[in-house]
Amino acid sequence: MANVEEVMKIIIKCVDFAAVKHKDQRRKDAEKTPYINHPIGVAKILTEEAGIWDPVVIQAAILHDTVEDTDTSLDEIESIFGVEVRNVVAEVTDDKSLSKMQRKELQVMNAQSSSKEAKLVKLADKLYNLRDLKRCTPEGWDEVRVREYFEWSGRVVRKLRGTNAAMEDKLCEILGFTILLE
Ligand SMILES: Nc1nc2c(ncn2[C@@H]2O[C@H](COP(=O)(O)OP(=O)(O)O)[C@@H](OP(=O)(O)OP(=O)(O)O)[C@H]2O)c(=O)[nH]1
Repeated sequence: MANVEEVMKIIIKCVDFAAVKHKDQRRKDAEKTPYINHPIGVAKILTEEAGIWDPVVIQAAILHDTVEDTDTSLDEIESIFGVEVRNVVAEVTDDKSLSKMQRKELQVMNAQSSSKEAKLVKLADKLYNLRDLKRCTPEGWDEVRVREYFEWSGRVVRKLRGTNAAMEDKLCEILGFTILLE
């Protein structure tokens, strides 16, 4: 991608697209935070904390839940944002026709062989969600569900090691383990 203007334009287009797609969705916290805060926050972790400036990664982060959680198709993503963004979004999209257990296991199984771009989005997504879980417990979640989310995230994050030290260090701190020693 050539210049600042083009990058700015496509990133704003992405935020606008995701905001429209997620407009009726809320997070599961008691405050019912607008869902769009999550993909924007994931992109912010990548730029501010992980030092990632690849426009494809940032676009995929902003769009990462549009196919999984809204009526967006991968073809729609490709037609507007290109095939590279489509491919990363596809990699981070769970198949909602599968059971929750199958989806969770597939994330663990597929993490290591993902592209570098998808690994970056996955790390930032987990970091955001784990911080959110520490901030407040989603409505209807008990202690067991929170603990299981932490344990499962740990299994995914271990498979993503060697991708980005800054995010991995912060994830280790939250998860309470040292990735390199395990
Ligand atoms: N911590 C937290 N999570 C919330 C909140 N609101 C929505 N979520 C979403 O809930 C998902 C985690 O809940 P689970 O019970 O594990 O999964 P499920 O939604 O598929 O049933 C994450 O989805 P995901 O983006 O698909 O990520 P992933 O965990 O499947 O990778 C997360 O983004 C909230 O207030 N706090």
